[in-house]
Amino acid sequence: MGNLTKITRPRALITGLRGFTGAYLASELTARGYQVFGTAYGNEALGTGVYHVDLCDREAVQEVVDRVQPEIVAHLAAVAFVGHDYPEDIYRINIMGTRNLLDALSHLKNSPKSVLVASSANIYGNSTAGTLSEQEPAMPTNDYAISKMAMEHVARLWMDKLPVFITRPFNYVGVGQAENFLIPKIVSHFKRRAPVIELGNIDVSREFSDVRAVAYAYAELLGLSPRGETINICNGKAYTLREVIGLAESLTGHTIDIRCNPAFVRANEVRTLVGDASKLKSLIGDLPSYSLLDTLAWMLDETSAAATKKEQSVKVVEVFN
Ligand SMILES: C[C@H]1O[C@H](OP(=O)(O)OP(=O)(O)OC[C@H]2O[C@@H](n3cnc4c(=O)[nH]c(N)nc43)[C@H](O)[C@@H]2O)[C@@H](O)[C@@H](O)C1=O
Repeated sequence: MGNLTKITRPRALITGLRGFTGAYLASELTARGYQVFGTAYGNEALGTGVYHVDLCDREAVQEVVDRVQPEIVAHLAAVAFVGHDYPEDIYRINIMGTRNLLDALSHLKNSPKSVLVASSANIYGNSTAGTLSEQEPAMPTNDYAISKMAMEHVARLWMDKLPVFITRPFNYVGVGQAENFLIPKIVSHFKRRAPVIELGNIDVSREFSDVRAVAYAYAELLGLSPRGETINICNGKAYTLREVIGLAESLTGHTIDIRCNPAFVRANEVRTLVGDASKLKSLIGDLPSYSLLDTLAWMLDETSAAATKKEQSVKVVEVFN
């Protein structure tokens, strides 16, 4: 055998790799030739190339960033549930966690080429504009949205040092999302053919992208590195909660009785969220198209769900060998 040249693949760091979106993005980036590393927290399973890190621990964050030396970074780790009971977690993790990460990245000798910071469309709040473009002023109505708004401002402080861009995803769903979110809760009720579902605010509407389309968009944007930009991640088609239930009924042939449980009712509700995807399309073209019916069918189908989970059991690779 002649001399073997070791081929090194570009390294990607995903914070929140074991979260809902992390695994899908890891697959997209692996398919594009990246070695994927990530951070996880709490009870999340570790694995090769996954580091157990509290993003609020500045030194630990610096250590991981120094070890991985990423070329691209997707910052997904966050408290993502709007109804989370502990506001101090929301502010600490979403703001200080982001600050620690960006600060650590800014100390690298070789700066990353692209840094995605995931914010949220929830920051638009109850804007009176119908379809929301990035120009719409933020009107946050809850701690989660305020934390993400503040996080965006923090991220902008690093834009002269790092190629940071901000994404504002509207709601998106898929296999693996926790059951405290609306759609997985509905899906689990239909799977067990529950006669009744207790919901909170019923007169709301949301658009629901498929997590696989969002992961694709993130991977494309990371490749593009639109430094300094803020980009909606959305598809522009809103559904009322009753329409979502109607779709689940049509897919399963099961009907369900909707009841309101005050325990799930949120104060300061964001009533409607539907986004303008023009900027996203102008940057990366069309996303893979999944209708909400497709996504619900995928989530309702246990066989394919199990297969996807297996496929997703992250192809993260070890670099330190
Ligand atoms: C863009 C934004 O998107 C998501 O935030 P969310 O919209 O709060 O998502 P959700 O699935 O918790 O609620 C959807 C809607 O459904 C209403 N709703 C009624 N009854 C129940 C109910 O029983 N459970 C839940 N969870 N919601 C209910 C609830 O009040 C809300 O109006 C996150 O990914 C977030 O990280 C993010 O960034």
